[in-house]
Amino acid sequence: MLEIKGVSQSFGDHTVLDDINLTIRGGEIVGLVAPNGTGKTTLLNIVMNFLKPDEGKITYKQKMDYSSKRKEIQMRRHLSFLPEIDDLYQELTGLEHINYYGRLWQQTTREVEQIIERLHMTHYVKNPVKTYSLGMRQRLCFAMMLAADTEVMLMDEVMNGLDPDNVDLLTAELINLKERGKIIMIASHLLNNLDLYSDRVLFLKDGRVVLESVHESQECDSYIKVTVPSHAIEQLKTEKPFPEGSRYMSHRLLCIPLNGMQPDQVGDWVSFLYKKGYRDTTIGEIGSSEWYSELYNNK
Ligand SMILES: Nc1ncnc2c1ncn2[C@@H]1O[C@H](COP(=O)(O)OP(=O)(O)OP(=O)(O)O)[C@@H](O)[C@H]1O
Repeated sequence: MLEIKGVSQSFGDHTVLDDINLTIRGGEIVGLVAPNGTGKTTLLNIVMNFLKPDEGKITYKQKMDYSSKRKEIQMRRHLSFLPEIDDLYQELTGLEHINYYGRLWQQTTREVEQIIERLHMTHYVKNPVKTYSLGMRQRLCFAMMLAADTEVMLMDEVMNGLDPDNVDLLTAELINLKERGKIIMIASHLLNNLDLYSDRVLFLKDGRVVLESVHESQECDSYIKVTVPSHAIEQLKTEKPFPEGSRYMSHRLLCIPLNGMQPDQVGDWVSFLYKKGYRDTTIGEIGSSEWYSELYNNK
């Protein structure tokens, strides 16, 4: 269990993080979402102890923290951060990088060959990094993290520069890591992708977590979702009152909760909306991109 307890951080008079509290259990992926410059990287840097927070602390398995050099060394065995593309060594090969990370954390390079195959890197991994494209470098960074195989993994923009096939490839790897019990935090702007593997997505604003959207399948709320212009909402409501828990979101999305609805009632709603000319009905949870528009657009 990784715990972030009362973490606050300011730069000058700019409060970037304000009393952040978060507990993440094994087998959980937590997504961090916010516009540029809102504190996602700062939080990940504090979890790694690259930055000492003004207030608060990080603990792992309740007994490990960064309170002394000795404890920090112990803690570092369990945490790793997705390497940055800019930190790769141009003259070294991908294989040398992956082997280095494997040895550093696991004292072995046993799994390296499988990682290279799974990430489709065989044809380039023995060439120097200076010959790699952006997507090839990004896959290398991810492969290094897989070789480190730590219990806690932190990633900032893990899908950076990847084409759709490689996004799918890394998405499957992340789900696999989750099934193996890893604790994972990911800051990302690829919101639909984040919803595919995150158990929870946290939205930061003014230094605080303003929304936690839960994706664990049994607990999440599903809605009938349809785009309706604001001038038509009151008329619709008069004709068919919206059930409790309905939301009209900032980007004209009407969300009617399915909670407790019988199948024919769902059908009635869809056909009512269809007859009124609203034909883009979908059923599902409110996704991260929809929450993003609600929380940040024009606000
Ligand atoms: N060392 C620093 N000194 C001064 N200000 C900093 C420092 N590090 C970060 N900041 C400021 O803190 C704020 C949050 O930065 P951070 O990098 O955490 O944002 P982010 O949410 O990760 O952004 P992005 O989506 O662009 O990666 C920004 O306003 C940034 O300028």
